[in-house]
Amino acid sequence: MSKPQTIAFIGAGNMASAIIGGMIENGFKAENIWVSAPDDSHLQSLRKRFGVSVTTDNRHCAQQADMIVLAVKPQVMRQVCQDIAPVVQNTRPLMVSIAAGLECATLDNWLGGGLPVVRVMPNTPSLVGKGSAGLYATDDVEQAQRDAVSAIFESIGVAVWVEQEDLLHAVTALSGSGPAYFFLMLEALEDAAVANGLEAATARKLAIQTMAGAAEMAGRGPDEPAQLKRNVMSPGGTTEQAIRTFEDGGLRELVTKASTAAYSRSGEMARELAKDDE
Ligand SMILES: NC(=O)C1=CN([C@@H]2O[C@H](COP(=O)(O)OP(=O)(O)OC[C@H]3O[C@@H](n4cnc5c(N)ncnc54)[C@H](O)[C@@H]3O)[C@@H](O)[C@H]2O)C=CC1
Ligand SMILES: O=C(O)[C@@H]1CCC=N1
Repeated sequence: MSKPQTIAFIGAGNMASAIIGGMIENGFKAENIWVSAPDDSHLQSLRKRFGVSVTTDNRHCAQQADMIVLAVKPQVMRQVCQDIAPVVQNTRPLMVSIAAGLECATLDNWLGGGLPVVRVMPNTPSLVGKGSAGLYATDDVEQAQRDAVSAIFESIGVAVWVEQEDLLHAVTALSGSGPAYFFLMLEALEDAAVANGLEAATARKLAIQTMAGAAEMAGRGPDEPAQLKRNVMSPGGTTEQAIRTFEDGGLRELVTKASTAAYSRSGEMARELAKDDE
């Protein structure tokens, strides 16, 4: 693949914007990126922000591409795939789906069969170059195509390949949905600090920096999170009280329950969408 690849995004919502924004910030050329969606306001906003080419015609968008990123909601994916199937059966690009739950076999069937398919579970911090993505490729995907997908998702964060498709449910429950868990924590910490008398803006600034600082320390290692936590807990001090309150209140069990709910929903979506395929 010596010439720069043309990448087409079908769908122009939160995730497509996050990935495209991250790509442009990290050196991908806008002239090699096409985007389609029925919603012209989404398209115009992407065109203005990033300079990418846009169209409301999915087939026209698909026609341009060596790689097509399917970035629509799982529920509209069937219609989108069946619409572009005649084009992609002719041009045979690499198909990349970021939809939660939707399995490669189902997608491939909707696309007419026999195409190389990669599934990616990204997340919204891709927009700021701090994304986390789990990736899975079918046997039809060549190494150069895997490398091309890795290049995109590594340019906007961390990209990890899994060898079994089912593991993407676990990735979804961890990093796909995960940003929302941390935003919830941020909201709760800010509210608590305001109740303790801080200005909201001050509380938010401190809470965000605390979260970012803790993540940076955990990422750099070598200490385990448990040790890093102990380092903050002076015997008889304040942190001990807070951590005991979290543990006694069942925070770990609640986190397991919440993650399992996301994991189960991902599997359920895969089964529902596969049934839709019958
Ligand atoms: N939002 C997130 O944090 C994550 C989302 N995902 C997956 O990404 C996919 C997109 O999600 P979001 O970006 O959040 O959704 P969104 O609702 O923000 O964007 C969906 C986009 O699809 C477009 N669209 C609707 N019907 C279409 C059609 N027939 N043809 C072309 N485009 C069409 C809409 O105009 C919109 O631009 C979903 O499959 C979701 O499972 C994956 C990981 C994280
Ligand atoms: O909530 C969802 O279904 C999507 C997948 C992961 C994040 N958002």
